[in-house]
Amino acid sequence: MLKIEDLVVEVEGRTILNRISLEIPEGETHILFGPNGSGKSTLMMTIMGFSGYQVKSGHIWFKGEDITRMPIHERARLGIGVAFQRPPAINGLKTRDVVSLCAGQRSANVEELAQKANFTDFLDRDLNLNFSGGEMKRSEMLQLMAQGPDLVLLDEPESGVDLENVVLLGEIINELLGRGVRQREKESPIAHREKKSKSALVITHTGHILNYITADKGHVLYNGVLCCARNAREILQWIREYGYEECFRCAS
Ligand SMILES: Nc1ncnc2c1ncn2[C@@H]1O[C@H](COP(=O)(O)OP(=O)(O)OP(=O)(O)O)[C@@H](O)[C@H]1O
Repeated sequence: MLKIEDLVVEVEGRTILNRISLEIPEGETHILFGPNGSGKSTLMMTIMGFSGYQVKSGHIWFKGEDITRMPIHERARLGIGVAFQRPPAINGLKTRDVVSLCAGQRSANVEELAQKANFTDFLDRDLNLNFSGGEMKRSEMLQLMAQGPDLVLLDEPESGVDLENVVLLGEIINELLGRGVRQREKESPIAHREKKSKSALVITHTGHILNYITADKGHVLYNGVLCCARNAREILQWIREYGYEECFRCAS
């Protein structure tokens, strides 16, 4: 689904990502760990194609297509979606209208989706304006549900979310990835088996989200270099016990 080869990225003339190679097969969820400032958000922003993230060398492939120089809206149309760590507030733009825009040509029932995200009361408010941390995250999820991407990039989805809402968030993510309980109930067993799950790359600091989603693999990004790839829970345990520096030392 996603293949990154030898990617070097600069932001404002400074190399932030150095020779990143990463592959996320169809239907797999990968977790990205790393200390503050190691380049995790930069990697997501580069995959999505935001300006200011200059690819100096290397390639990003998505569904077999080289998207390294592709504009952001074409990447979204091709099936990549992102939930920001700190999404912007937009005065005068209603959440309902943004959710409809995210749906594009897909037929999406905004009210129905909002109910699933427990977000109906927010549809007529300006996007993210004075939303609490947890409300912003649900707003991001609702937009992704409307878009229905095949590759979901989630930047710290659980940060600022209370213990009850993190359960709902986990359910929403699973539904987005086609792994939800509700999803399974809706479909016949044959249809469910035949349907391919979506892929995801999830940044987490605390690892709480791992209690609600199934991770296929974890990666550690340290100083712009991917230094370890193995079971996500094992990585989390290592980081908790020994810290990132030791994790990097062991891997190298
Ligand atoms: N637009 C930008 N302009 C200048 N520097 C930037 C920009 N975006 C990122 N950086 C720098 O790149 C480095 C990596 O930032 P990034 O946000 O990718 O880290 P991160 O691993 O996501 O950190 P955190 O865990 O704190 O969110 C940081 O030193 C940051 O200051």
